[in-house]
Amino acid sequence: MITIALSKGRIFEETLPLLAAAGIVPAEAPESTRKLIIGTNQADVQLIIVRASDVPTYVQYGAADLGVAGKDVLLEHGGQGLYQPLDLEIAKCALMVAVKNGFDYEGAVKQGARMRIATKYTEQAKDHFASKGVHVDLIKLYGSMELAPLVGLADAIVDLVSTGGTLKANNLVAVEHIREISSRLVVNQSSLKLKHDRLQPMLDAFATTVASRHA
Ligand SMILES: Nc1ncnc2c1ncn2[C@@H]1O[C@H](COP(=O)(O)OP(=O)(O)OP(=O)(O)O)[C@@H](O)[C@H]1O
Ligand SMILES: O=P(O)(O)OC[C@H]1O[C@H](OP(=O)(O)OP(=O)(O)O)[C@H](O)[C@@H]1O
Repeated sequence: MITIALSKGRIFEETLPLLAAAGIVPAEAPESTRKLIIGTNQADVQLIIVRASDVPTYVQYGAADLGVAGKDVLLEHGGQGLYQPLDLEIAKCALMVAVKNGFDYEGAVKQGARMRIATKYTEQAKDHFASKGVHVDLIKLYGSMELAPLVGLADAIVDLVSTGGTLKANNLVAVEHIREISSRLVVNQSSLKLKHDRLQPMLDAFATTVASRHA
């Protein structure tokens, strides 16, 4: 059996065409079932539906052979035990620092005062501000980061930005770009060796599809 870990929503939707290119069609959509294990048209391939930030953990421990995870999630996880053979170039966005409109970010950073940063991405935020030599107090959140500067929980947030619509709707502005983010294929290192004959053609089909999008 080959087990593929995916999260509901954009990762599942954007992975569907890649699975199709490898001849894999899910039997059900995760949005229309409470099942967490979903069969496919291939008797020996199943999907498991997990939280986006849990995908690397399932693959690391071999509970899934492969999965799809955002670079943001992989950098927080650390990537131990995972091969990351392919950037799937899906779920594209950017990790940014944002503040309330009118907040003097450059001034706050220059003063060398401690800043309070709210984020789900504490590892990346820590590295980013350490590389700038800025002292920060990190406040870990699990979602709706945009709220934090509005209610005085933090001076700034580190969050994902795509269209910029969420920042705009909450009167926030992006002040620094940390990195571009897209989702990667992650593969359990033992699976790649033990199930090579079944996995390699799948990986090749994914790679060919991604490359064909540049043509
Ligand atoms: N607005 C966006 N546009 C494009 N890609 C995004 C956007 N937001 C997040 N992503 C990417 O998609 C991945 C999955 O996001 P999703 O919203 O499904 O999960 P999540 O809610 O961030 O995670 P969890 O459920 O573990 O808290 C993220 O890890 C990121 O790489
Ligand atoms: O720039 P935008 O296009 O507005 O996208 C940015 C938003 O997208 C992500 O949230 P998401 O939609 O995944 O919601 P969730 O994290 O609460 O699931 C991110 O955390 C931002 O809030």
